[in-house]
Amino acid sequence: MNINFSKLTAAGNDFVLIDNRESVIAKEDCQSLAKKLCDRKYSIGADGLILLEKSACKDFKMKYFNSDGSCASMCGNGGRSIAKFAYDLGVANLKMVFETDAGVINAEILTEDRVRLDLYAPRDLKKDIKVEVNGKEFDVDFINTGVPHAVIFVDDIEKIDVFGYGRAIRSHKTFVPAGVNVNFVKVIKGNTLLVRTYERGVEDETLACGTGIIASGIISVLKGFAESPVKVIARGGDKLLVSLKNSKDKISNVVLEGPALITFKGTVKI
Ligand SMILES: N[C@H](CCC[C@H](N)C(=O)O)C(=O)O
Repeated sequence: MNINFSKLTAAGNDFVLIDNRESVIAKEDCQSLAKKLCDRKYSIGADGLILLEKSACKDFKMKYFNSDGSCASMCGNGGRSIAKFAYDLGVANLKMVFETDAGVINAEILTEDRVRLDLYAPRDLKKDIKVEVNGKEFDVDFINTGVPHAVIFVDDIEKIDVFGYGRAIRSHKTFVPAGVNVNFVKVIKGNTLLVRTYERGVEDETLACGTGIIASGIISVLKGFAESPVKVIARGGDKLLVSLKNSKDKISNVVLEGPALITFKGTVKI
Protein backbone atom coordinates (compact mmCIF):
# COMPACT_ATOMS: atom_id res chain seq x y z
CA MET A 1 0.00 0.00 0.00
CA ASN A 2 1.30 3.52 -0.80
CA ILE A 3 1.28 6.10 1.99
CA ASN A 4 1.32 9.83 1.14
CA PHE A 5 3.63 11.88 3.35
CA SER A 6 5.19 15.33 3.28
CA LYS A 7 7.66 17.43 5.20
CA LEU A 8 6.40 20.98 5.85
CA THR A 9 7.81 23.96 7.65
CA ALA A 10 5.60 26.65 9.15
CA ALA A 11 7.73 29.65 10.20
CA GLY A 12 10.58 27.24 10.92
CA ASN A 13 8.53 24.81 13.07
CA ASP A 14 8.88 21.68 10.96
CA PHE A 15 6.78 18.55 10.72
CA VAL A 16 6.44 15.18 9.04
CA LEU A 17 2.84 14.73 7.91
CA ILE A 18 1.30 11.39 7.00
CA ASP A 19 -2.08 10.66 5.38
CA ASN A 20 -3.39 8.06 7.82
CA ARG A 21 -7.04 8.01 6.67
CA GLU A 22 -6.70 4.26 6.02
CA SER A 23 -5.26 3.83 9.53
CA VAL A 24 -2.15 2.07 8.33
CA ILE A 25 -0.37 3.43 11.42
CA ALA A 26 -1.79 1.81 14.54
CA LYS A 27 -2.45 4.04 17.56
CA GLU A 28 0.04 2.11 19.69
CA ASP A 29 2.85 2.74 17.15
CA CYS A 30 2.42 6.53 16.81
CA GLN A 31 4.66 7.60 19.67
CA SER A 32 7.63 5.41 18.70
CA LEU A 33 7.16 6.40 15.04
CA ALA A 34 7.20 10.09 15.99
CA LYS A 35 10.48 9.67 17.87
CA LYS A 36 12.00 7.77 14.98
CA LEU A 37 10.91 10.10 12.14
CA CYS A 38 11.70 13.29 14.08
CA ASP A 39 15.28 12.25 14.82
CA ARG A 40 17.42 14.82 12.98
CA LYS A 41 20.50 12.57 12.78
CA TYR A 42 19.08 9.18 11.84
CA SER A 43 15.86 10.06 10.02
CA ILE A 44 13.90 12.86 8.31
CA GLY A 45 14.07 15.14 11.37
CA ALA A 46 11.26 17.41 12.60
CA ASP A 47 9.73 19.09 15.66
CA GLY A 48 6.68 16.85 15.40
CA LEU A 49 4.69 14.17 13.55
CA ILE A 50 1.19 15.01 12.30
CA LEU A 51 -1.32 12.36 11.22
CA LEU A 52 -4.25 13.26 8.97
CA GLU A 53 -7.10 11.01 10.11
CA LYS A 54 -10.67 10.47 8.91
CA SER A 55 -13.39 12.51 10.66
CA ALA A 56 -17.07 11.57 10.87
CA CYS A 57 -18.18 15.21 10.93
CA LYS A 58 -15.46 17.51 9.53
CA ASP A 59 -13.08 17.46 6.58
CA PHE A 60 -10.48 15.52 8.61
CA LYS A 61 -8.93 15.17 12.06
CA MET A 62 -5.40 16.16 13.13
CA LYS A 63 -3.41 14.03 15.60
CA TYR A 64 -0.19 15.64 16.85
CA PHE A 65 2.94 14.07 18.37
CA ASN A 66 5.99 16.00 19.59
CA SER A 67 9.46 14.85 18.57
CA ASP A 68 9.90 13.12 21.96
CA GLY A 69 6.86 10.97 21.14
CA SER A 70 4.51 12.75 23.54
CA CYS A 71 1.01 13.41 22.23
CA ALA A 72 -0.28 17.02 22.33
CA SER A 73 -3.88 18.16 21.86
CA MET A 74 -3.00 20.92 19.42
CA CYS A 75 -0.27 22.57 17.35
CA GLY A 76 -0.79 25.98 15.75
CA ASN A 77 1.96 25.75 13.15
CA GLY A 78 1.03 22.10 12.65
CA GLY A 79 -2.56 23.18 12.03
CA ARG A 80 -1.44 25.53 9.29
CA SER A 81 0.76 22.76 7.83
CA ILE A 82 -1.96 20.09 7.80
CA ALA A 83 -4.32 22.54 6.08
CA LYS A 84 -1.79 22.89 3.25
CA PHE A 85 -1.16 19.10 3.23
CA ALA A 86 -4.90 18.35 3.08
CA TYR A 87 -5.47 20.82 0.24
CA ASP A 88 -2.48 19.39 -1.65
CA LEU A 89 -3.91 15.85 -1.26
CA GLY A 90 -7.34 16.98 -2.46
CA VAL A 91 -8.86 16.09 0.91
CA ALA A 92 -10.09 19.67 1.46
CA ASN A 93 -10.84 22.88 -0.44
CA LEU A 94 -9.17 26.26 0.11
CA LYS A 95 -11.51 26.74 3.10
CA MET A 96 -11.77 23.77 5.45
CA VAL A 97 -12.85 22.68 8.93
CA PHE A 98 -10.96 20.07 10.92
CA GLU A 99 -11.03 18.44 14.33
CA THR A 100 -8.21 18.50 16.86
CA ASP A 101 -8.13 17.18 20.44
CA ALA A 102 -8.35 20.84 21.56
CA GLY A 103 -11.39 21.76 19.46
CA VAL A 104 -12.61 22.46 15.91
CA ILE A 105 -10.57 24.73 13.65
CA ASN A 106 -11.46 26.65 10.49
CA ALA A 107 -8.55 27.03 8.10
CA GLU A 108 -8.06 28.89 4.85
CA ILE A 109 -5.27 28.67 2.29
CA LEU A 110 -4.69 32.39 1.59
CA THR A 111 -1.83 32.18 -0.92
CA GLU A 112 0.71 29.62 -2.16
CA ASP A 113 2.50 29.79 1.18
CA ARG A 114 0.24 31.58 3.68
CA VAL A 115 -2.46 29.87 5.76
CA ARG A 116 -4.95 31.28 8.28
CA LEU A 117 -6.40 29.37 11.24
CA ASP A 118 -9.53 30.48 13.09
CA LEU A 119 -9.46 28.79 16.47
CA TYR A 120 -11.67 28.22 19.53
CA ALA A 121 -11.43 30.58 22.52
CA PRO A 122 -8.36 30.11 24.75
CA ARG A 123 -8.90 29.13 28.40
CA ASP A 124 -7.53 28.89 31.96
CA LEU A 125 -5.99 32.39 31.99
CA LYS A 126 -3.95 32.97 35.18
CA LYS A 127 -2.09 36.29 35.55
CA ASP A 128 1.04 37.35 37.45
CA ILE A 129 2.26 33.98 38.76
CA LYS A 130 5.64 34.36 40.49
CA VAL A 131 8.04 31.55 39.49
CA GLU A 132 11.62 31.31 40.79
CA VAL A 133 14.12 29.15 38.90
CA ASN A 134 17.94 29.09 38.90
CA GLY A 135 17.94 32.00 41.39
CA LYS A 136 15.83 34.31 39.21
CA GLU A 137 12.18 35.26 39.77
CA PHE A 138 9.91 35.52 36.73
CA ASP A 139 6.47 37.14 36.46
CA VAL A 140 4.50 34.58 34.44
CA ASP A 141 1.07 34.72 32.77
CA PHE A 142 -0.48 31.34 31.96
CA ILE A 143 -3.02 30.57 29.24
CA ASN A 144 -4.13 27.43 27.39
CA THR A 145 -4.38 28.00 23.64
CA GLY A 146 -4.95 24.32 22.92
CA VAL A 147 -1.81 23.42 24.85
CA PRO A 148 -0.48 25.10 28.03
CA HIS A 149 1.68 28.23 27.68
CA ALA A 150 3.65 30.44 30.06
CA VAL A 151 4.23 33.98 28.77
CA ILE A 152 7.09 36.08 30.18
CA PHE A 153 7.98 39.63 29.07
CA VAL A 154 11.73 40.34 28.94
CA ASP A 155 13.88 43.36 28.07
CA ASP A 156 16.71 41.58 26.29
CA ILE A 157 15.24 38.82 24.08
CA GLU A 158 18.65 38.11 22.54
CA LYS A 159 20.43 37.52 25.86
CA ILE A 160 17.81 35.51 27.79
CA ASP A 161 18.84 31.86 28.32
CA VAL A 162 15.79 30.36 26.62
CA PHE A 163 17.02 26.78 27.00
CA GLY A 164 18.16 27.05 30.63
CA TYR A 165 15.26 29.06 32.03
CA GLY A 166 12.76 27.50 29.60
CA ARG A 167 13.62 23.96 30.69
CA ALA A 168 13.43 24.89 34.37
CA ILE A 169 10.07 26.68 34.07
CA ARG A 170 8.66 23.96 31.78
CA SER A 171 8.94 21.45 34.67
CA HIS A 172 8.36 23.87 37.58
CA LYS A 173 6.05 22.59 40.35
CA THR A 174 3.55 25.33 39.45
CA PHE A 175 2.86 23.57 36.16
CA VAL A 176 3.05 19.87 37.06
CA PRO A 177 2.01 17.31 35.95
CA ALA A 178 1.33 18.52 32.40
CA GLY A 179 4.27 20.89 32.18
CA VAL A 180 4.14 24.01 30.02
CA ASN A 181 5.59 25.62 26.88
CA VAL A 182 7.59 28.74 27.82
CA ASN A 183 7.46 31.93 25.72
CA PHE A 184 9.84 34.86 26.23
CA VAL A 185 8.39 38.02 24.67
CA LYS A 186 9.80 41.45 23.83
CA VAL A 187 7.38 44.21 22.76
CA ILE A 188 8.90 46.45 20.05
CA LYS A 189 7.56 49.43 18.14
CA GLY A 190 4.89 49.03 15.52
CA ASN A 191 2.57 46.86 17.59
CA THR A 192 5.03 44.00 17.12
CA LEU A 193 6.30 41.20 19.37
CA LEU A 194 9.52 39.21 19.23
CA VAL A 195 8.82 35.72 20.65
CA ARG A 196 11.24 32.92 21.58
CA THR A 197 9.76 29.62 22.78
CA TYR A 198 11.05 26.64 24.72
CA GLU A 199 8.71 23.90 23.48
CA ARG A 200 7.41 21.11 25.74
CA GLY A 201 7.91 17.77 24.00
CA VAL A 202 10.69 19.08 21.78
CA GLU A 203 12.55 20.02 24.97
CA ASP A 204 14.40 22.82 23.22
CA GLU A 205 13.83 26.21 21.63
CA THR A 206 12.04 25.97 18.27
CA LEU A 207 12.13 28.57 15.49
CA ALA A 208 8.43 29.25 16.02
CA CYS A 209 5.55 27.92 18.14
CA GLY A 210 2.09 28.78 16.78
CA THR A 211 0.06 28.29 19.96
CA GLY A 212 2.83 30.14 21.83
CA ILE A 213 2.63 33.05 19.40
CA ILE A 214 -1.12 33.15 19.94
CA ALA A 215 -0.64 33.04 23.73
CA SER A 216 1.92 35.86 23.55
CA GLY A 217 -0.40 37.95 21.37
CA ILE A 218 -3.38 37.47 23.68
CA ILE A 219 -1.48 38.33 26.87
CA SER A 220 0.10 41.39 25.21
CA VAL A 221 -3.37 42.70 24.29
CA LEU A 222 -4.81 41.92 27.75
CA LYS A 223 -1.92 43.81 29.40
CA GLY A 224 -2.31 46.76 27.03
CA PHE A 225 1.16 46.25 25.51
CA ALA A 226 -0.32 45.82 22.01
CA GLU A 227 -3.58 46.06 20.08
CA SER A 228 -5.17 43.38 17.90
CA PRO A 229 -4.12 42.45 15.24
CA VAL A 230 -0.64 41.90 16.72
CA LYS A 231 2.35 41.36 14.44
CA VAL A 232 4.75 38.68 15.70
CA ILE A 233 8.28 38.01 14.45
CA ALA A 234 9.25 34.40 15.21
CA ARG A 235 12.79 33.35 16.12
CA GLY A 236 13.31 32.12 12.57
CA GLY A 237 12.44 35.62 11.26
CA ASP A 238 9.03 34.77 9.80
CA LYS A 239 6.16 37.22 10.36
CA LEU A 240 2.80 36.04 11.72
CA LEU A 241 -0.39 37.88 12.67
CA VAL A 242 -2.56 37.24 15.74
CA SER A 243 -6.08 38.74 15.67
CA LEU A 244 -8.41 38.54 18.65
CA LYS A 245 -12.19 38.86 18.66
CA ASN A 246 -13.09 40.06 22.12
CA SER A 247 -16.57 39.66 23.42
CA LYS A 248 -17.27 41.28 26.81
CA ASP A 249 -14.85 39.74 29.34
CA LYS A 250 -13.38 36.93 27.31
CA ILE A 251 -11.65 36.45 24.00
CA SER A 252 -14.20 34.72 21.79
CA ASN A 253 -11.78 33.32 19.28
CA VAL A 254 -8.37 33.89 17.78
CA VAL A 255 -6.99 34.00 14.24
CA LEU A 256 -3.39 33.02 13.48
CA GLU A 257 -2.04 33.78 10.01
CA GLY A 258 1.43 32.89 8.75
CA PRO A 259 3.63 30.96 6.33
CA ALA A 260 3.39 27.21 5.69
CA LEU A 261 5.52 25.60 2.98
CA ILE A 262 5.70 22.05 1.63
CA THR A 263 9.44 21.33 1.48
CA PHE A 264 9.20 17.69 0.38
CA LYS A 265 6.47 15.24 -0.59
CA GLY A 266 6.40 11.62 -1.53
CA THR A 267 4.82 8.24 -1.12
CA VAL A 268 6.21 5.22 0.61
CA LYS A 269 5.11 1.63 -0.13
CA ILE A 270 4.50 -0.58 2.88
N1 LIG B 1 5.01 21.34 21.97
C1 LIG B 1 3.59 21.63 22.17
C2 LIG B 1 2.76 21.14 20.98
C3 LIG B 1 3.16 21.83 19.68
C4 LIG B 1 2.98 23.30 19.78
C5 LIG B 1 3.67 24.13 18.71
N2 LIG B 1 4.53 23.44 17.78
C6 LIG B 1 2.67 24.97 17.96
O1 LIG B 1 2.94 25.38 16.80
O2 LIG B 1 1.62 25.31 18.55
C7 LIG B 1 3.10 20.93 23.44
O3 LIG B 1 3.44 19.78 23.65
O4 LIG B 1 2.35 21.56 24.20
